Amino acid sequence: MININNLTVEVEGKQVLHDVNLDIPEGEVHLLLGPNGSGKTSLMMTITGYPQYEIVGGSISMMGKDLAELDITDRARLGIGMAEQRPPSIDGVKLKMLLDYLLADHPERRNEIDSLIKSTNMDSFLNRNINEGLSGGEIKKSEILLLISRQPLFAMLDEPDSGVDIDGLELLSSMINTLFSPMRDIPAKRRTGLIITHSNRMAEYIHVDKTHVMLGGELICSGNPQIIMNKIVTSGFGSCVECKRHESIS
Ligand SMILES: Nc1ncnc2c1ncn2[C@@H]1O[C@H](COP(=O)(O)OP(=O)(O)OP(=O)(O)O)[C@@H](O)[C@H]1O
Repeated sequence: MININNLTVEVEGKQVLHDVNLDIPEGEVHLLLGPNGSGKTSLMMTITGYPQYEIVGGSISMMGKDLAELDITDRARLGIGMAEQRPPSIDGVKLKMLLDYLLADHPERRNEIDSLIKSTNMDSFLNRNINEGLSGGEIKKSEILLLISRQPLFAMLDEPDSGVDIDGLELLSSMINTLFSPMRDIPAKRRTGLIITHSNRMAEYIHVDKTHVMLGGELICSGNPQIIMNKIVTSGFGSCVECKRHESIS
């Protein structure tokens, strides 16, 4: 579904990604870990198509289509969706307006979205400006609700668990599982996705196929989610550097 080859990216003249290679097959959900400032958000912003993230080497393709040929709007039309870490509030744009817009061509999704709004206690947000005055956890719920309404083929979540309390995490995880559950039109397939997180709690609630670790703008490790997370929890990201060195020696 997503193929990233030798990707190098600059923002404001600074190289933030170096020679990144990453494949996410259709129907798989991958986690992206890494210390603060390592380039995780930059990777998602580049895939989404924010123009300040300039591809200076390599390529990204989705379903065989080179994303360099598409601007941010065309990438959204192709099926790329992202729940941002800190989405902006938009004066005059209500959550209800966005949902109505997204569901206009998909009336069959309306019942599911209405019951999700009720079960997640989001009724009171509907007539407020998007993200304005919402708590950290409420913003995350609103972002994921919009993604579920849109149903992108490839969904990226940037730290969906940050600022979410323990009870809220269970609710949010059930929303994320709804997002990635088998697709209505192709029931055998899960939605494809990439999730940035700093905690091991996500993988407890959501089935993850593979984990990647980013350090200094490079993807330095990929593999079994549980093994990688255990290693980081016990020995920190330094263990990933050691692991990479060892692998390149052997
Ligand atoms: N628009 C920008 N202008 C200047 N520097 C930027 C910009 N976007 C990202 N950077 C820099 O790129 C580096 C990587 O940032 P990025 O947000 O991708 O890291 P991250 O791994 O997502 O961090 P965190 O875990 O803290 O969210 C940082 O040094 C950041 O300051």
